[in-house]
Amino acid sequence: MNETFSTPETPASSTCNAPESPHVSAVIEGLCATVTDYPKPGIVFQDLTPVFANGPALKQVVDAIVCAFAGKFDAVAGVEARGFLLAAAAAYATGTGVITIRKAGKLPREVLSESYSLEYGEATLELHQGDVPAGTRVLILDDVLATGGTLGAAAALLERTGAVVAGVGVVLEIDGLPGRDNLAGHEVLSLLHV
Ligand SMILES: O=P(O)(O)OC[C@H]1O[C@H](OP(=O)(O)OP(=O)(O)O)[C@H](O)[C@@H]1O
Ligand SMILES: Nc1ncnc2[nH]cnc12
Repeated sequence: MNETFSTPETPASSTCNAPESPHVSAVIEGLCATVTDYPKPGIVFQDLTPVFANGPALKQVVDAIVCAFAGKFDAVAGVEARGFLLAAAAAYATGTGVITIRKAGKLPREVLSESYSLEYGEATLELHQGDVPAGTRVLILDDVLATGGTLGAAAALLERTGAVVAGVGVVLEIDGLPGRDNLAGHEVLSLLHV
């Protein structure tokens, strides 16, 4: 296996076993800002930027996700743009690297592409071809799971490279949408359901 993705250091078990006080879901709920009719009428936008801006909250969120998947991944993938924040923090915390999954047209070398629909539009995600060694166990991170279009496309891209999707971690999941259906067969962790 490529050295880039070898031997992750998962957090110390003492960190993983630490009691959460207050519970991470309550921390997220207390900081998340809800904006109605953004970016389109009818959408209730879950703005997690206050969670990212709060040091203890960000640490608690990242620790909760990496502890849940401890020992199960060799690399972390972040989905542009908000997923990058979580992926970089999780990779740093565990000594792994970040796989960059970007919106169309942003990666300079040969790419694999997947188009998808999300709650308020359509988009295409891309991944550099040949950068992820076959068999690499990848934990995919993003802030929000809504319809699952985005994370489903990210998982499909990684699988097309021969990577194994070790799991999907999000800060917040919107219930009543088909997010889980689009991620069937994958372990999904959501720290807060709304
Ligand atoms: O489950 P879905 O319906 O696919 O929606 C979830 C996606 O939507 C948001 O990203 P967005 O495309 O708005 O991009 P951004 O992070 O660049 O704002 C969010 O960060 C997820 O990636
Ligand atoms: N309602 C929502 N809030 C924040 N991000 C989203 N991505 C897709 N739907 C979303």
